[in-house]
Amino acid sequence: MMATPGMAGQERVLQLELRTMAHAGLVGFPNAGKSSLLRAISNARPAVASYPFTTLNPHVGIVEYRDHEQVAAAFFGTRPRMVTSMNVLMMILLSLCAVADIPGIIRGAHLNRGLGISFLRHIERCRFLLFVLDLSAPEPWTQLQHLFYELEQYEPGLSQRPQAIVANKMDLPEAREKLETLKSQVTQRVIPVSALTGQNTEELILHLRELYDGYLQGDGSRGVEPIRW
Ligand SMILES: Nc1nc2c(ncn2[C@@H]2O[C@H](COP(=O)(O)OP(=O)(O)OP(=O)(O)O)[C@@H](O)[C@H]2O)c(=O)[nH]1
Ligand SMILES: [Mg+2]
Repeated sequence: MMATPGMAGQERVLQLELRTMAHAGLVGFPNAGKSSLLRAISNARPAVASYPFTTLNPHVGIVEYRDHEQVAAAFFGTRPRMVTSMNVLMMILLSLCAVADIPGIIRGAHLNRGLGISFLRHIERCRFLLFVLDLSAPEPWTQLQHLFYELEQYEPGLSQRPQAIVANKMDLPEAREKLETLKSQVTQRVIPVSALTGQNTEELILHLRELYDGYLQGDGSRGVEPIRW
């Protein structure tokens, strides 16, 4: 064994910042129903309450897709005799889409109002965005303009990520009245849901899959590390 003379050590102070990474980010004003929605479509159980800023830290939920048909066709169609119990297990090919419930964004968030900067940082890490609007609010479409403004002020182009609008609280009569006006004001796909009753969450889950597949196949995943869960 050989020993060499030691050298002086190095000291460094590092400031580490944790940013939540997910495929999809739920972006909306406080009370829009983001946590309720995450509970409705995933295994996550964030707290839900009728006051703003219930969520102060992001929660990530996993939406699982079982691509039975696609994989079963590959096994049964080509080599029927090779169907062992191991293969049966592998047929349940899981696609996992991580969805982050991000604390509410308010006007002036880019100036750090309501701790906005720390919340916007999490949005920055999401590959696609679901803008959650409370359709029972007086003018939900103005909420959307405010959200876009805050995202753009924080990082130009952030509001242009692949996206959809989730029109929440459709179980309420005042929400139903506003759906058509919202659709006429925007070009994005609008998915009406009720996170409370679970109404039409299937459409949201399916569209999420389209966004997810687009991310895997398209520019969204090029040059950046794929997210694995
Ligand atoms: N009627 C109705 N109420 C809903 C629906 N979704 C959420 N709510 C209610 O709206 C309130 C806020 O819901 P949350 O899920 O906590 O909202 P949030 O967007 O996570 O709020 P923050 O964490 O404060 O940003 C709660 O009282 C929910 O029960 C819905 O689809 N219909
Ligand atoms: Mg919440």
